[in-house]
Formats: sequence, structure tokens, C-alpha cells
Amino acid sequence: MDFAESLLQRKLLLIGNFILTSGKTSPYYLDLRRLPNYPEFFTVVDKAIEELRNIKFDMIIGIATGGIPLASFVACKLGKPMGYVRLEKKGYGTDKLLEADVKDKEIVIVDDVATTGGSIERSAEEIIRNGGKVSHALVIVDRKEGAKERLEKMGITLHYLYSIHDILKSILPKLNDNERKMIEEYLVKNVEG
Ligand SMILES: O=P(O)(O)OC[C@H]1O[C@H](OP(=O)(O)OP(=O)(O)O)[C@H](O)[C@@H]1O
Ligand SMILES: O=C(O)c1cc(=O)[nH]c(=O)[nH]1
Repeated sequence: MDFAESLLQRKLLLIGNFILTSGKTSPYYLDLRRLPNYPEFFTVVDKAIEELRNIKFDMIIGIATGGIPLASFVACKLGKPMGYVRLEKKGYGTDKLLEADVKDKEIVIVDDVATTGGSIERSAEEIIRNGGKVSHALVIVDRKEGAKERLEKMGITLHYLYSIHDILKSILPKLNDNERKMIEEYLVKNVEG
């Protein structure tokens, strides 16, 4: 079974009507928060390590919440420091967004999914505000909805382990006509090449 089929079988790839963090509505949703429940996660960790092999960096920052497990496992296996950036301030305690000392460090940002790239952009801005540098980000799946181009403008290269095309090509034939039509229409309107 390939990765996409296992996502579908484990209900980590859902078909329906989903509101995204950007406010867009999508007929599919990658719910990778439970991927670490399954052995496929270890393959993803190994692929991420392979993808980072030729990149020089000091620290990995995961984006809460979806990016934290992958950031943690990869950092641990590589013997690199790790931290994370919150979605929002707590309003109490230290009230920080970024839980890491990034000053003068070269950071790789890690997340589960990139759609518009807004979450990575906000995280990079916070890291830069705190004195860190960001040239690379890595996600498990790039939904190909503009993240690469958006991040390029900030000088950040987006790496991904699977594109949405890799995921959907083996899945589309398994769906009913209505589901397939909704997804194909969404792809035409929202997704690059
Ligand atoms: O590229 P973007 O358009 O920013 O969308 C992708 C982001 O959306 C999801 O996070 P979400 O905000 O749902 O938070 P969660 O990981 O805590 O569930 C996902 O984990 C990415 O961080
Ligand atoms: O854009 C998002 O918010 C998003 C899309 C997706 O497929 N999965 C996810 O966790 N978030």
C-alpha cells in the first residue's frame, strides 16, 4: 500500500467540506495530526532527514501543533536542538509565540502541511524578529496552493516529501463520481500544475 492509500484507509485523508486555516473551503483535508500513531510516520521521519541532508542549519522549529511531532523526531535523530512556534499567545505566563532561543541561529521550519504558506510565513517572521535566520522550510505535504512562491519572496525554499498530486493520483480513482468532480474542480481553481 502506498502512502496516500494508507492515509485514506487510516482516515488521515478526508473527503468532504473543510474550512482551512486560510479561510478557504476545500473538498479534501489532510489530518496528519494522528500520523505519529502509525508506523508510516517513521518512513516520513527518515524521508525528512534525507531531504535535510544537504542543508546546513543549527535548530529545527516546529509549527504548533501539526509540525511539532515531526520536528521533535527529526531533531532527536539528528542530534539538533528543537523548539516550536505557537499559533497564538496564551495571554498568561511568558506570553511568547516562539518557544526557542533562535538568536544568530540558522533555523529550518517544519510543519505537516503547507497550503497558502501563511503559517510558515508568520512563523518565519517571528523567528526573524527574535534574531534567527530562516532559509529553508520542510513539510510532509505541499498542497501546491501558492506556499512555494509566497515563501520564495522571503528567501525561504520550501521542501516537501509529497505533493498533493502525489497524494491524489492513486486516490481519485477510488472515489465516487461526485467526490472526484468536486476535487477536480478545486484542483483546477486552486492548485498549480
Ligand atoms: O499554509 P497555510 O495556509 O498556513 O495552512 C497550513 C497550516 O494549517 C494547519 O494548521 P492549523 O492552523 O489547522 O493548526 P493545527 O496544526 O494546530 O491544527 C497545518 O498544520 C499548517 O500549519
Ligand atoms: O490549509 C489548512 O488549514 C490545512 C489543509 C489540510 O489539508 N490539512 C490541514 O491540516 N490543514
